Amino acid sequence: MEFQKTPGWLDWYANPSRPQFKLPLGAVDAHCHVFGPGAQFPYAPERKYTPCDASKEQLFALRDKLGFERNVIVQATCHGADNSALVDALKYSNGKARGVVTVRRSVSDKELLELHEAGVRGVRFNFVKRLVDFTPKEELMEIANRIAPLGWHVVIYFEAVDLPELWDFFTELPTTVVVDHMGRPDVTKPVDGPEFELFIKLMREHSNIWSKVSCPERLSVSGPTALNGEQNAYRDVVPFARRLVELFPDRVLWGTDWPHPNLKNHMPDDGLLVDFIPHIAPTVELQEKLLVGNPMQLYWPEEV
Ligand SMILES: O=C(O)/C=C(\C=C(/O)C(=O)O)C(=O)O
Repeated sequence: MEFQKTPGWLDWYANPSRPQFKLPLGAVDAHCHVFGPGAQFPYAPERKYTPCDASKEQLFALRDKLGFERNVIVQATCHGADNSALVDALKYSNGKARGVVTVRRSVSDKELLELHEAGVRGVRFNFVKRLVDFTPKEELMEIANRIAPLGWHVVIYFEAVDLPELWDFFTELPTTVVVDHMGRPDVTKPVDGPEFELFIKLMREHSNIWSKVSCPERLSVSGPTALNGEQNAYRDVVPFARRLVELFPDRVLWGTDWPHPNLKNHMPDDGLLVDFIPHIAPTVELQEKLLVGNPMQLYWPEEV
């Protein structure tokens, strides 16, 4: 079956630069995707966008070029609850990738066990309205209660404005909870303003809640251009990410978000994204936790 990419959506950056920042040994890209290829792994009929194909081979070539050792592959909404492309990539990775899947309440215990054996360690609940239709909270809580005994966690993706309404559900989840992209703060608002303070409160009051400090390219208004020689691309996102890294150094993760779905105006150079890291994690110790210790604890605890 032929799939046409959503018109206007950019392809991933064809030839990313080698980062100037040298990643620590064992670094983990804790948020990335594989898409299709559509001919082998068709996209979901209910999807809200159609991406360009982005294969496991291309993902792992990027891993090696940037200097990562491992990946956490996260199911994207364009594949719905068909995790076969993700599982195929996990099996191909020789244990160097873990997965976070999307499942429905109809998933069987046998299927969950098979996913676990393939390297899956979490489920993803997406609340971004442009990406998914509404799923009843009781269905999601039922899924969370079913995956908790496997030692899995729940990854959540939401808009900052929706946090108040989702607060009770998030704080009742029975597992570790990992927030994608800092809960998508509006970086034109003050980093110590009420909106981001609410997110800080969520993490401060709930030690089972972690955050990815990723996706400056999705959140930034200032964009990738360094200013006056400053190397600080996406400088308006730095205060938000750095605050989380410094306040919660043991509960933060970082990922490229390759192949960066749904970007229309600007496609980041993945090498530049890696060079963003020292601006938000300014010490070797913080970088080690962010890129190695924390993701290893969550995804490869048996090796820690
Ligand atoms: O890839 C991301 O993490 C961000 C996006 C897409 C998805 O998460 C998805 O389709 O599952 C987005 O903001 O459009």
